[in-house]
Formats: sequence, C-alpha cells, structure tokens
Amino acid sequence: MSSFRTLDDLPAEQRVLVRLDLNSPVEDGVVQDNRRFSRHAETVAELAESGHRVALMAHQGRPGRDTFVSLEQHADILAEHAGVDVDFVADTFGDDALAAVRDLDAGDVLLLENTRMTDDELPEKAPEEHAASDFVQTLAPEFDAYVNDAYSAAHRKHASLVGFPLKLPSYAGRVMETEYEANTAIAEREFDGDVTMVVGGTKATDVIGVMEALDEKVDQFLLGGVAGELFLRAAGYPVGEDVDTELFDEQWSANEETIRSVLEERRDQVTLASDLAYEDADGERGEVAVEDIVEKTQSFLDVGSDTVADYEPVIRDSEAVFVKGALGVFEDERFSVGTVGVLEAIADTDCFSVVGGGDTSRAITMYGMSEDDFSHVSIAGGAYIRALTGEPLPAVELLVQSAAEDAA
Ligand SMILES: Nc1ncnc2c1ncn2[C@@H]1O[C@H](COP(=O)(O)OP(=O)(O)O)[C@@H](O)[C@H]1O
Ligand SMILES: O=C(OP(=O)(O)O)[C@H](O)COP(=O)(O)O
Repeated sequence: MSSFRTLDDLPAEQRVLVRLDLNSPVEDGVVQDNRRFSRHAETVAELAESGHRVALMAHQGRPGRDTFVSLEQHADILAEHAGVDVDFVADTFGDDALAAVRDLDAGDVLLLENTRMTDDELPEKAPEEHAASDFVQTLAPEFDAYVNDAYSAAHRKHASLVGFPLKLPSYAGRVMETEYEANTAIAEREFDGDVTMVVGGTKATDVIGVMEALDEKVDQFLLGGVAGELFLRAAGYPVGEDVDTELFDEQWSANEETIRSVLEERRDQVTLASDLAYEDADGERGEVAVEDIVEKTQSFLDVGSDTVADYEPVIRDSEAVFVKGALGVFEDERFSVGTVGVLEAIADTDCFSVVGGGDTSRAITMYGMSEDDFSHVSIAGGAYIRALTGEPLPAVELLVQSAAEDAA
C-alpha cells in the first residue's frame, strides 16, 4: 500500500482540524481517564507547540446509550495529559463553533462538541456523500489541513473520518502513524524467525477470523480464553460447553464447523492448553490437566500453570509475537496466571511484540508491567482486529487517497 502523509509533512502555521478518538468508559456520568487521552496528548502537544491553530473533533458513545455524553470533561483530561490549555465549545459546527474556531491564535487548542451530536456524522456513507454534508461543507473552509489521529475509529465510515479528507489536504497524526505501522506489521513485514500469535478472549469469531487470515504468516498460534476452550472441545475434550451457555453454546453453534476445519488442517500450527484453572469449593484457584477432565462441571477461568510453561519457550524463540485476547479472567487475580505469564514472557524477550484489544492490554498496567517492554500496545479494538485480518480501514484509505491526489 502506498502511504499517507504525517505531521512531518505538515506545512507551518496551519489552521488544523484534527480527529481524535477519545471514546472512553463513562461511570455515573464521569468520563474515565485512559490511554486514549495520554496517547492523543502527544499529537495535540506537538501541533500546539509547533504554532498551529488546532481544533479537535472526537466522539463519545452512541445516541441512546449512557456513554453518549458531552466532551466537556474530555477537554480537561486531555489538557492535563498534553500540558497545554484545551478550550471547549458545546457546539459541533454551528455559529458558536465557528466563532470559537475563528478566535484561535497560534498554539491554541479547541475541542468541539461530540461529533455524534450532529445527525450528519453517524450514518455509514460513502466519503463523497459525507463530504457534501452541511457538517463537512461548513467546517472544512475554516481550515488549511485535516489530521486524522483516530486509528481506533478508522473502521467507521463517519463524516468526521472520511468526509474531510476529500475537502482538505490530509495527514496522519502520531497515534495513527504508530498504530498503523505496528498493527499491519504481521501482514506486511517479513520476519526472519518464527512469528507467534497468542489468541484468547471471549470473542471466538474474532479469533477464528484472525487464525484464518494469518495462517500463512504465523508459525504458531497459542490458544486460551473462551476461544481456546472451544478449540479443546473440537479436539474431543468435554469442555467449552454447558456451564455458561451464553459464552459457549451460541459461539459453538456459530463456529463449530470452522473451528473443526482450522484444527484439522492446521493441527501442527495450533497449541492448545494442556491444563485449565477453576474456582474450587474453598474459593481458591484449582488446576486440572485437560486429559483428566471427564465431564465439565464448572467454569474454567484461566489456562493452567503447565500451559504457561508450555507457551514460554515458544515465545522465547520467536522473532515476533502478537497478542489478541486474554487467556483467562485476568481481572480476578486468581485467574491472571495465563495472561500475565504470557505477557511477562513477551516482555522478557527482545522480540517484536504487539498487544492489542482494549481488555487484554489493560492487564499490562494492572499487573505492574511497563508498556515500554512491548514494541507496541494498541489502543484499538475493532480496528486492531481488522488490521490483523487485512480488512481495509476506510479512514486510512482516505488519508492515502488524499496524499496521492495532492501529489498528482
Ligand atoms: N475462560 C474465560 N471465561 C470467561 N471470560 C474469559 C475467559 N478468558 C478470558 N476471558 C475474558 O476475556 C476478556 C478479553 O476478551 P476480548 O474482549 O475478546 O479481548 P480484548 O478485549 O482484549 O479484545 C477479558 O476481560 C477476560 O475476562
Ligand atoms: O472505541 C471504539 O472502538 P473499539 O470498542 O472497537 O475499540 C471506537 O471509538 C469506535 O466506537 P464505535 O464502536 O462506537 O463506533
């Protein structure tokens, strides 16, 4: 794929319209600080310190949900991380927004209201249709350039993501740039040694999609989580069923055939857990070898210690390791052994490593590891999965198109 322009290519003293992804958990109306703020803060600080006039767009939640709130709190959290003032205007592209944009001086930063508060934003439409919307037609003429830093929303065809690149010279922000490079590495880079992929979590469909898309690129898949249990079931063990119907039955019936065929065709490429962990009668962690499971009578909440010991040398001998999904319910310390064991093994090596998925990457900070011990920790969920499976990200494609058209 040809590439997009970055902030290194942005001319001086621009009026820049920037799209971030500050979509965050909201508890009782309070926006929770998280890595999306600290990551985007770097792009914002760089733009402000370079003397640009900066207007930021972002979304929060979806209409009708509790998380659909104003971005007023986001401005304060972002300002704290970026070390620059971030003004807020409770308007997306009306008179108040335009007045605030026109009032920007060099180095000023303004956050516009939640983009999803305009009806023009959300419909999934062709970029050309979005570019013709009142939202894009009104805001675009106020700016010299558009910067998209919202990698984690790049799978959405919304106006703020795909409409503006048709109207303004467009650039990738620092988050967009690093996320894109790391998350497409598995599909686009050639590694000299073995490539390992750790797959787990609760979404079997995602896991299978990744395994099918990457079977040529990955030497070894190490399985865990709910998805791993379903693979064990396909291998003939009495797990991955019954106890928690919501997690298992539906996913099994939807994916049984694919799981069986992946396992049949790629048995040498797939390592399954050799033991599993559960909560015993005293509320303690118990472990059982999968060979000794005669009938599933309780939920398995983690892979066992022998499995971690099996996975460690594979990771140690890898040139690159990618992680998608947790190996257990790591939020409960008793069942964090698999996820933390694997992450620590990766952190101890010099291999190229990418950890993705909102939940799994949380385990890094939760258990005192440093993000610096990994090549990249993604802040994306859906976009990370799409990057791994080679599905195009519309907002990225528009950045590439903008660069190509301006070069022509
Ligand atoms: N055996 C299991 N049973 C229930 N939940 C599990 C199990 N293993 C992992 N999980 C859960 O999977 C979640 C992460 O899964 P998923 O959403 O697929 O990954 P991510 O958010 O990293 O993309 C974790 O929050 C963890 O609690
Ligand atoms: O948080 C996001 O995606 P993710 O949950 O896949 O990481 C993005 O902000 C996209 O939000 P959306 O899924 O409401 O379109």
